[in-house]
Amino acid sequence: MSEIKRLREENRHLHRLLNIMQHKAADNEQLLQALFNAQLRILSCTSLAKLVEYLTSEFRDQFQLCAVNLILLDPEEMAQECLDSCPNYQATRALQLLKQPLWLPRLFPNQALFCGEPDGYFSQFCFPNQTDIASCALLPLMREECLIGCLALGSREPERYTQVLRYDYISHLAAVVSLALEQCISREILHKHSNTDALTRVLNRRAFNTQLIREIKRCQRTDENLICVLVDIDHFKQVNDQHGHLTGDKILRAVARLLQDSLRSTDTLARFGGEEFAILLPGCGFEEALRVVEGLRQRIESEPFHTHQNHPLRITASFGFTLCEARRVDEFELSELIETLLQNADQALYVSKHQGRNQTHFQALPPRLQVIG
Ligand SMILES: Nc1nc2c(ncn2[C@@H]2O[C@H](COP(=O)(O)OP(=O)(O)OP(=O)(O)O)[C@@H](O)[C@H]2O)c(=O)[nH]1
Repeated sequence: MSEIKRLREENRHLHRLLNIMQHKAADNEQLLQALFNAQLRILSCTSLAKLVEYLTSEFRDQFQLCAVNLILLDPEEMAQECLDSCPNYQATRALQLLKQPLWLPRLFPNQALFCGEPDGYFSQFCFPNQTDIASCALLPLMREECLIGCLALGSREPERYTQVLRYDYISHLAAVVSLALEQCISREILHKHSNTDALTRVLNRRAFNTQLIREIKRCQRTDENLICVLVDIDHFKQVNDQHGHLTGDKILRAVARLLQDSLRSTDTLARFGGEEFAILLPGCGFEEALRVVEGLRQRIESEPFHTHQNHPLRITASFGFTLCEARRVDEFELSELIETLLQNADQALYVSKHQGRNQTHFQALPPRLQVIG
């Protein structure tokens, strides 16, 4: 072969190599761009449920993986609490919450990610019941140098993750996922705790006020009535005095649970003050409200409550309610309507207390003076 022919051949070969490398560079750029966009999506998730859903399905499909599983250390059950309070969250096998670290620290002895063929022992935890994983990347999720979990990426392609390549971009992904997890969990827990009564776990008065405004606006929009109820446990001071505060607290929790269990998911229950609860029943007329409220009163009256020492205890409660008719909402300023509703329910409750307790009374909103002519 002449020298020129050999050089031409070598030139063609180099061109082919250059072509392949250009394609690879273009693919890598696309992958990095997609990962960059995915990281922005991850950081913009506003709840743990949304983050889990995104990672374990949309992200998995977008990066042509056959599994994206998330294992989280959740010793204080904060992640569980976030998921439990999300009504649309569908439990998935792709998320595991561990109360104790168990096998997790052994998976990351140097806190470094693992890439390659899945190990049989760890596979059973990272990819339970998934036998088609040919290669995987197991990413340690870290916050403040503590291991908080693992993101397991599984592929059917044996070459997708190998021990010889470096995967700086997925280490970066792990850092972003860890940050997003921490943000979502702390934001949700903070929001929940600032709206929840610590003793009874129902909404607190602050959250009730927000919900009352929401319901009045909804009442105006949907042309449906709104019922506002106040409930006060009878002779509660005696319960505390005779059986102690632990019993008092136990009764408050039990009454809250009983009320919550008896209401529809669209109703609102809140602890309004010491031994007083407030309820909103949207879309209810007078007759239906009276039936519901009387039902609650009778349930409390017939419930077998127990003291802290487990002695049976009879508890009753007094009820007062008022009706906010949709057609009358516009007669009031919002703050005036809120005040009037609560005052009316309170006056009805006062009548129940002063006529002997363990009863229900109603007070309608006052008529408004009409300007004629
Ligand atoms: N155990 C416990 N007691 C509470 C709590 N909050 C308020 N209380 C008590 O609830 C009692 C309310 O007493 P009162 O307002 O006199 O009312 P009552 O004894 O229920 O009487 P009537 O409402 O008139 O039937 C007080 O003794 C408070 O100390 C709480 O979180 N836990």
